[in-house]
Amino acid sequence: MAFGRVNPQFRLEDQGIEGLGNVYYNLMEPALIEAALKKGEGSLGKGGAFLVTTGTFTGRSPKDKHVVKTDSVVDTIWWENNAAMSVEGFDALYADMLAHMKGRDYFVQDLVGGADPQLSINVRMVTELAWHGLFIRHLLRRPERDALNNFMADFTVINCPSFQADPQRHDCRSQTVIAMNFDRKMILIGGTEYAGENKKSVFTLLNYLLPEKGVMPMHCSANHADGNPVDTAVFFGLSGTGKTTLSADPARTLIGDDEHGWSDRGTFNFEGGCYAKTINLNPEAEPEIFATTDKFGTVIENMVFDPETFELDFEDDSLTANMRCAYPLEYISNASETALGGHPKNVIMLTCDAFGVLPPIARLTPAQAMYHFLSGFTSKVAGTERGVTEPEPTFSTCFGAPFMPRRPEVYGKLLQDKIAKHGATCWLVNTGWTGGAYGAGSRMPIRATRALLTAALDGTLNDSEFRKDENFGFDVPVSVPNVAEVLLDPRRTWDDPEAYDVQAAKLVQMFADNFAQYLDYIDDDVKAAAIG
Ligand SMILES: Nc1ncnc2c1ncn2[C@@H]1O[C@H](COP(=O)(O)OP(=O)(O)O)[C@@H](O)[C@H]1O
Ligand SMILES: C=C(OP(=O)(O)O)C(=O)O
Ligand SMILES: [Mn+2]
Repeated sequence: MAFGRVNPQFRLEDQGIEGLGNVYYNLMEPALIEAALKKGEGSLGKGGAFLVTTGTFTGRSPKDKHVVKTDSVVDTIWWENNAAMSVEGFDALYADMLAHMKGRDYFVQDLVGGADPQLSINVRMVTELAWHGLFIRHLLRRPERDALNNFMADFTVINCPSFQADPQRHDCRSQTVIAMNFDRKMILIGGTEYAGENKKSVFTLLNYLLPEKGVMPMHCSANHADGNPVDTAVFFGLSGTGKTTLSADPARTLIGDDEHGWSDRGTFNFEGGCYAKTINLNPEAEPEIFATTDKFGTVIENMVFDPETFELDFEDDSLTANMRCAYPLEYISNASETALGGHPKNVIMLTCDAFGVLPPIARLTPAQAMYHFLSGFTSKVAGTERGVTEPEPTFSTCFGAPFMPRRPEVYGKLLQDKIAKHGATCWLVNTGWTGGAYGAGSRMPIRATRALLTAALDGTLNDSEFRKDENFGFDVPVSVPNVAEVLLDPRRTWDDPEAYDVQAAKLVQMFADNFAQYLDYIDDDVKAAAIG
């Protein structure tokens, strides 16, 4: 049986997907919650939030993500970074998944990726879990109801957590699989309930498609000055560096928290919702995000709560440190209605340095910005990827290597040209450790990071006095309003400044070793900005 609203010319049967149990097309939030409750997928929390746990997988599985090696992409995919799957493996996977799906109920959401209608793609999400339907409905962009009657998908994603892949037969690594096929215009996900795979697979897709249109796809959040989209800022950063936290700024309009494009017309969000970390979420430091946690339909993933009062425990990370909430953009009080911004006036690169070496803010020349963009230094924080239990230094190019199907220079060149053309000012912001490395020092106070960003974005920081950093060559401000001066010079925050020098020298060497791989691909000015 089919329920809900769908283009009568574009049912699952029209795509060759047949023999399912009930199919629920484009249910809205209340109906999705009702279905999820009936299926015992979770429980209703305060204010009508929906509480779920995801079992074994509470973070992404980047090593299980595959691109199918078809002729059309064989020369354009960066295979060193993207695990290949054979065409035969994919065909077997698809056939087996369809067989597994027979007789089971599925939820279909017809959605859009990209707030700029000239650059958007239509995505059909087919999910086994009703709450995954709710999640992706929050995260992607929801078409007008009437537009659903003639919706056609550019890409289809099938997410079937109860399906277990067979590495031999399906040419994959484990029972968990994310397989992207650009010829079949399909993504298959199996063996994981972590909701983040849904949104990040659409992101990966756009990261492949948009460069061909001259658009720079970015793993970044974005906001603009209230009433003034010309004053747009983007915040690049790998998971855990503060994209979501810092873009939700009471003084600025939120465009989006994770994935954006930069076209000739400016910036646009790929998504229509946010996915925030809730560990130690504090109503004073992050009031807008905190306020979403008891709103109707907000998906609360892997949080411990009191079974009687449904009070959430923001400190209890016993299920995972990567506990999350997912909500539509409009749940943030000062979110943009269009999800569009101007050309970024400021480009911020967030890093979470667990060595406690990098200063809390530095101004970068365009060449230094390119150097840091290609380097993508940060520390992976606990939980977002399987197996990461404490901060682990990493170089994740473009601040999002797991989501980049093409070679880093493709994205680097696009960004370099756009920064030059629009004269953006670039900054490196360390939201990681101060007063020592992880274990000795402490995480940078959110208050301080926000004050630094305020000064950078309102232009006052540009006029202040800078020192040139001996180790990294960038400009570091000497004093900033509302920030303790000592914080600006990490060496002074360490009990033992000589230990700082040792750690800094090690980090410089790590940068140099990592960057060797890009030397053949970059301009001389970027080479001149290289560290070490
Ligand atoms: N100085 C800081 N800046 C930003 N986030 C911080 C800072 N100190 C601690 N945090 C915490 O770090 C986490 C940042 O995560 P998030 O904003 O979700 O990152 P991303 O969106 O880049 O994955 C949040 O849990 C936030 O509360
Ligand atoms: C959803 C994710 O993104 P982020 O942590 O960057 O918000 C993720 O990495 O799983
Ligand atoms: Mn985020």
